[in-house]
Formats: sequence, C-alpha cells, structure tokens
Amino acid sequence: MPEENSPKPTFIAIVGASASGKSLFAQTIYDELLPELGANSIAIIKEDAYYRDQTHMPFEERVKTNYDHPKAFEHELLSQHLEQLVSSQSIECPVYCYKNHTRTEKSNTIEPTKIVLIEGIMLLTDKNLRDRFDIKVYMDTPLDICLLRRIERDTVERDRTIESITEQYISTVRPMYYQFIEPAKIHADIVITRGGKNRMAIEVIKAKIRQLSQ
Ligand SMILES: Nc1ncnc2c1ncn2[C@@H]1O[C@H](COP(=O)(O)OP(=O)(O)O)[C@@H](O)[C@H]1O
Ligand SMILES: Nc1ccn([C@@H]2O[C@H](COP(=O)(O)O)[C@@H](O)[C@H]2O)c(=O)n1
Repeated sequence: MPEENSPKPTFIAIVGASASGKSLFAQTIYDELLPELGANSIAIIKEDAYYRDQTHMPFEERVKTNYDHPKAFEHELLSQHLEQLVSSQSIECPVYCYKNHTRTEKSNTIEPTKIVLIEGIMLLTDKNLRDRFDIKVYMDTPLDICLLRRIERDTVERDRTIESITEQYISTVRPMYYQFIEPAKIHADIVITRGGKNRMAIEVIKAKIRQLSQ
C-alpha cells in the first residue's frame, strides 16, 4: 500500500562510460551509508537491468545487438518504475544476464526509499528520464583506462573473450560513447575524475545524502 504524505525520493543518477567506475562508486556509497541510514532509506537501481528482453531471439542474434545505443534500453519501464517509487509503491526490477544477453526470469523487489542511486551509461540521453533526476553525477574516467578495466571485468565476470571485447569496442562501444555518452556530460551537476575509488568524491556525495536524509 502506498504510504501517504511520504516525501518524494531523491533520485541521484551516476553516469559515464562503460567501466568508468559507476557501479563501484554507487555500491561504495550504498554499502557505507546502509548501516547509518538503514535499508528503508537508500536503494540502488542499475540501468543495465532495463536492457530490453531478448528471450524471443536466438543467441546468435542477441550478440549482434548494439548495447551502447539508447534504444537498447526499455527506458519507458525505468521511468514508470521511478514514478511508482515517487508514489510510494515498490517495483519489480528486472535481473539482467550479460552472458545470455537477455533478462532472466527473476526480479528484485525494490521498496520505496528516501534516496535512490541509479547508475548507467545512457541515463542522461533521454530528456524524460533526465528530468526525473535531482542530482546528476558524471564519472569522467579516461577512455583508455575504461577499456583496460572493461577487458579485465568482462573476461572474468561477463564470459567474454578478448576478441569479442575488441570487436564490440571498435564497432559500437567507442563510437556510441562519442555519439551519446560524452555529449550528455553537459547535463551533469558534478563531474568526478579517477573512477569509483575517488574518496573525496564519495565523501561529498555521502555528506549530501546524509543532509537529504534528515
Ligand atoms: N578507481 C579505480 N581503481 C581501480 N579499479 C577501479 C576503479 N574504479 C573502478 N574500478 C574497477 O573497474 C571495473 C569497472 O568498474 P565498474 O564500477 O564496474 O564500472 P561501470 O559500472 O562504470 O561499468 C571494476 O572491476 C571496478 O572494480
Ligand atoms: N548483453 C550485453 C549488455 C551490455 N553490454 C555492455 O555493457 C555496457 C554497459 O554496462 P557497464 O556496466 O559497463 O556500464 C555497455 O557498454 C555494453 O556494451 C554487453 O556487452 N552485453
């Protein structure tokens, strides 16, 4: 049941190139604030969870999708879910599988909280979505560093070969970064250098969240 008179949640978007440190940054803030604020106060949503469902397509077709284009995401569903949180309703957040390139049958229930961290590459490209965010943070990590981190992460965590990472990087990841992600930096309120371990940046965002949580 929606709770009446609960204040609108603060939506904090964390954007930037793939492997720029968005997840690490968001997760670090979440993990460090959770004991202080409690699970009813802070939540994380990943834009990647909203990659379109492709279970109807054969695997050989799924690998060909351009995952670095805004249209690869079901932003309408993400936007609807943010609206539900504003209305104090819980959401069923999809669970995505990078190995199979589609959603799983599972979902995660996310309850309404005062603070919601939302992280992903294309969050600022869609005006409807962008306008929902109260604070917009851009991770400005050099692209060569992102590539090195992506190679390490995707071989270990996403079941990718060096060949597939290289091919995808040249055909879509790098050109789409210049077409969509980097130009959206203009919409950011805060630009963060050095990736997900920038301690001062983590502390500044935590301090702002503490203030908003009072
Ligand atoms: N400042 C940093 N120093 C070292 N490793 C980092 C740093 N920031 C991120 N990483 C690592 O780089 C990889 C990509 O970071 P991740 O947070 O998954 O990026 P994104 O969510 O932007 O794709 C992860 O393995 C993460 O642990
Ligand atoms: N099936 C998929 C779906 C997405 N990707 C890549 O993920 C990147 C976005 O996620 P980050 O955690 O790295 O921000 C994006 O660059 C896609 O290329 C994929 O490889 N396969």
